[in-house]
Parts: sequence; structure tokens; C-alpha cells
Amino acid sequence: MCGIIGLLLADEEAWVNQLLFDGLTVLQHRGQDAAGMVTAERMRLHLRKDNGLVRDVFLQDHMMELRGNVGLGHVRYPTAGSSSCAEAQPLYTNYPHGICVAHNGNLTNTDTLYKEMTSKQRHVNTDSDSELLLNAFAEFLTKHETEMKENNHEVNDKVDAIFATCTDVMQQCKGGYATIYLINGVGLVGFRDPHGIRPLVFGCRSNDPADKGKTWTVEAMQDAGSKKLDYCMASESVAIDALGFQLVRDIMAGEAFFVDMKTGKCHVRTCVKDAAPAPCIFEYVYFARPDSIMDGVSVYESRLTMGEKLADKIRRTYPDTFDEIDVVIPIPDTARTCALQAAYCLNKPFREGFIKNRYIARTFIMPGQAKRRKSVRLKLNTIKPEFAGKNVLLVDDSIVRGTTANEIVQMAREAGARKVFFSSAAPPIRYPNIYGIDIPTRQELVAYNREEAQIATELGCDWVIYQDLKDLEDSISKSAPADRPLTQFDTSCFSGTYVTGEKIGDKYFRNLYDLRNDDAKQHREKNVSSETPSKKKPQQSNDGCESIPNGSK
Ligand SMILES: O=P(O)(O)OC[C@H]1O[C@H](OP(=O)(O)OP(=O)(O)O)[C@H](O)[C@@H]1O
Ligand SMILES: NC(=O)CC[C@H](N)C(=O)O
Ligand SMILES: [Mg+2]
Repeated sequence: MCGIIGLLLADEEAWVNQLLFDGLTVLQHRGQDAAGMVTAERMRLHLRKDNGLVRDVFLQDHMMELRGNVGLGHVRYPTAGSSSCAEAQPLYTNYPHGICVAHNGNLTNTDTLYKEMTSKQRHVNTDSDSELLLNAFAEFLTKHETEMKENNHEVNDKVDAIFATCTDVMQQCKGGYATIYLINGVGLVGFRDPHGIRPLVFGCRSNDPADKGKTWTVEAMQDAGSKKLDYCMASESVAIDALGFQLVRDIMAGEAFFVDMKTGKCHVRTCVKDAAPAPCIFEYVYFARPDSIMDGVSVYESRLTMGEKLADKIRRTYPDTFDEIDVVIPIPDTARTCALQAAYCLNKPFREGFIKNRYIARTFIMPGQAKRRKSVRLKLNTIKPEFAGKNVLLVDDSIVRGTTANEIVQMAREAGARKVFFSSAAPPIRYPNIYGIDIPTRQELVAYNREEAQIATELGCDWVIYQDLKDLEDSISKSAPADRPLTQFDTSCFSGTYVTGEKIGDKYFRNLYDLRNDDAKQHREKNVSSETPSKKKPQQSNDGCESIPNGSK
């Protein structure tokens, strides 16, 4: 999962860099491996990207170079290629105009796309799927702008050319993607794949004091005077809130949003006929911040309902033994909301048994199992009296590899717990994810080929219980707005059903396994890190980290 953000300020003399920095900081939970930013100052692009957290990648000197009133930002959690900083984003291609991309998601037809792009003499320089998404966009934009110049009736103007390009990219590129392009001198374009698997929202703010208190809709934005509005697109609404913009709405599945930097006007269009919304259910379970609103649903509210339904299932499944539970303890951070509500519904005390070290980041999205395991112990420590002599019900949002659960159960026992029951607000994860979450192999999953009793043995707990998929889906649908019901989700890692429908056969999964199992990744990363120069010396970087000639260093 990555975090993306795009901003255009009406004032051409203003700099967008600090807003991008702040927005990326708010989206940091979506990607911890690398961060990047590109800005456009008149016709000149400035790029800075590197491995590391936002606060470490952008130093004062870099910020001074990131000039201009329009830009893109990205925080990366790799799902394809390597974690080399050459694959950090935004990525750039020279022709046409000079285009940069920030992408969240994962493409599933990269082999075909690679062949098509190289057959058209487009230069693809990395193993990143996002570079193919960039080149496909550039290729189709070239085609439609040429048609426009030749007076083809279907493409009448620049706006038509942009949307026709989005349609072609959506038809050509399979998989999950929410993406923002910065087209130098033209504007910002954001869109979601035809299933809207990955999230993307937009908002605005007005520079006109007369607009104070106004509620912005797309129509109101389009009626606003020229060069009056600042625009923001971002993976999550929290970024829009934090920057002082007003959230307008989600970009819908198969829809594109274009802001023309010459006129300051915005345009929205549905680009495919067969859009069928199926957002990733794991965003609600784990990825998104609870204070985000996604596809009209409050993530916080959906997690409360997950807790409620989990409590119901515990009562139903263990009518005799659930009385034994003395205390309900969340596994910080993400599980807190559902644990709170589960405790309330079970009528059991809710206690903070684990304290989180606020300086350790999320463990599931860290690369490498050894690092993840060590991080759980560094990240969480027990409040011993909350465990001593008690039967504890631990609540986590999900169990993926079982790294966290395994360590946590041991820690609970070491702290003196008598019985340890483990519950997950999501169903067992038994299938790979191919749309932007790095769960590439079934073999690494603790629930792979195991039933609950075997999983409990593996985790060392007295019993383990999982949410039912139907209950999870209902937890989210329940809070969907009446005029935009959510009836379908990408639930692939729980169900093995892949919503994009194209034939994803055994060969694809074997190849994914070979490329992205933990050992293969570790081997690749060793080679990458021995090639990557120190990020503290950006002036000397020669590995593609600042790949635009004359760009920011
Ligand atoms: O079974 P595993 O492979 O360990 O993965 C699942 C765990 O990882 C995540 O926590 P993480 O530490 O990433 O983030 P959080 O602080 O937001 O809960 C998630 O919330 C689970 O606790
Ligand atoms: N998690 C993501 O969204 C990853 C984006 C892209 N596939 C990459 O690996 O850079
Ligand atoms: Mg967690």
C-alpha cells in the first residue's frame, strides 16, 4: 500500500512543497520504505526521492529546491520490483510534456505491458509496475494529442485528450491502481481503476474570503471563478483534512479528475462503461487511518461494527467458556477501535495491556521476517498486572503471517496470563494479494492449510477465533451512504476471488512466489543496498534518485 498526494495552488508564486511534505507525513502509515516529491516551477520539474521516512528524505536543502505551485508526493511500500530508490516515486518520463506519476496499487499484466511499451520504443528502466503505468499513460496521451491536432472528431480538445487517455489506460492496465499524474505545463490527473480497488479522494479550498463556510461540490468547484481554488487529491481524506482543504468526495471507480493548470478549472468524467466498484476490504481492516472516510464510509465506524460482530461470534462460538474471560486487551495500534467495542459488547473490562513505542513504525509493512519479528518486541511491551493470573482475550485487526500474534501470546504468558484467547477482526488470510498489498505467497501465511485449532497451536494460545467474511463485509456496507451503497469488495486475500476477472492462473502465482517470497526479497535487497549510496549525500547520488536532469538534488 502506498500513499499518494497531488496538489495545485491557484497562486502561481506560491510553493506547494510544505503542503506536500505535511500531506505525506499524514499518509506515512501507508508506506515506510521510500518517499518522494516532484514540483513544477513554470516549465521546470524538481524531484527529490529516496529510501526512508518522509522526515528523513526531505531535508531543508531539498525543500529549498522543490519550488513551484504544483506537485506530487508518494510514500512507498513496494509490491513489485525492488526497494531500490530508483523505483521510489514519483517516476518521470520525458515525452510528451514531461510526465510524473505517483501510484498506489499493483498491476497484474506487467509482462504484456512491458512488451507493448518496448515495442513502441518507450524506454522502461526499472522492474516497477508503476513505470509501466506511466509509460502507458504517456503513450496514449501522445496518440490522442496527435489525433486532436489532426482534427479527429472524437477528441476535440485537450480535456477530451486527457480523458480518452485515462480510458485507454484503464482498458489496458489490469490490476488495482489509484494514480495521480503531473503533466508539465498541463495539470494534474487522478483516477482509480474500474473497480476502484485502491482509494483516492479530492478536495479544494478557496482563496476568496467570500467563500468562507461554503460547502464545495463538484458543480460548485466548476462554477468557481478561474484561478480561485487550490486543489488536492490524496489516498485518504485525513490528508485533505490536515492540510486545511475541504473533502469533496471520492474519485469513483473508473472515474478521472483533471485540474487544468492553465485555466485553474477542474473536470470530472467516468471513463469506462463497465465500472463495478469493489474497494479493497483490507483498507478498512488495517491500512487506512480510522479518521479517514473511504467511499463514503467512516473507517472508525466500520471498525466499531467489526468489534460488535466479533463479540457476537465469540458469544455464539464459546457460550460456556466466554464467561472465563477476565479482560479484553487490544494489540495496538490498529486493533484498538474494534477491541474497545468488542469489550463493550461482551460486557468485559477493556484494558491497555500492551504499550506501544511510538518511535517504531508498523511491522506488517516492514521488509523481511527477521526485522518484523524483532520489531514486535521493540514496539510492544506488557503492563504485567493486567495479565498476571488472568484469562485474557487479545484482539487484533488481522493475523497475516502470525508474527505479531506469536510474539504477543508469548509476552502475555511471560507476564503471567493464565489463559490466552486470540481473536481477529478479519477472517483468516489464506490467499495472496495482487492489488497492492504485499502478501505474495500463501506459504508464508499462518492460516495457510491450517484450521483454527492448528492455528491456535501454532500461535501458542488456548483458542483463536476469526471474524466471518460476511460479517466483515456487513460492518462496512452498514455505514455506506444510502445513495452510494457498497455491495462488493475486493476480498481476495480471504476468499481467493479476484475481482478484476482476468485469468490469473497458477503460472502467475508461481512467478509471484519466485519473485517476492521473503528469501527472494532478502537476497535482492542485499544486492540493492550494496549498490545504493548514502542518502545523506544527495549531491553525490548517481543511482537515479534524482533522475530529472537539472532537477532538485
Ligand atoms: O500477522 P502479522 O504478519 O504479524 O500481521 C498482522 C499484524 O500487523 C499489523 O500491525 P502493524 O504492527 O503493522 O501496525 P499497527 O501498529 O497499525 O497495528 C496488524 O495490525 C496486525 O497486528
Ligand atoms: N503498495 C503500493 O501501492 C506499491 C506501488 C507499486 N506497485 C510499487 O511497488 O511501487
Ligand atoms: Mg497491528
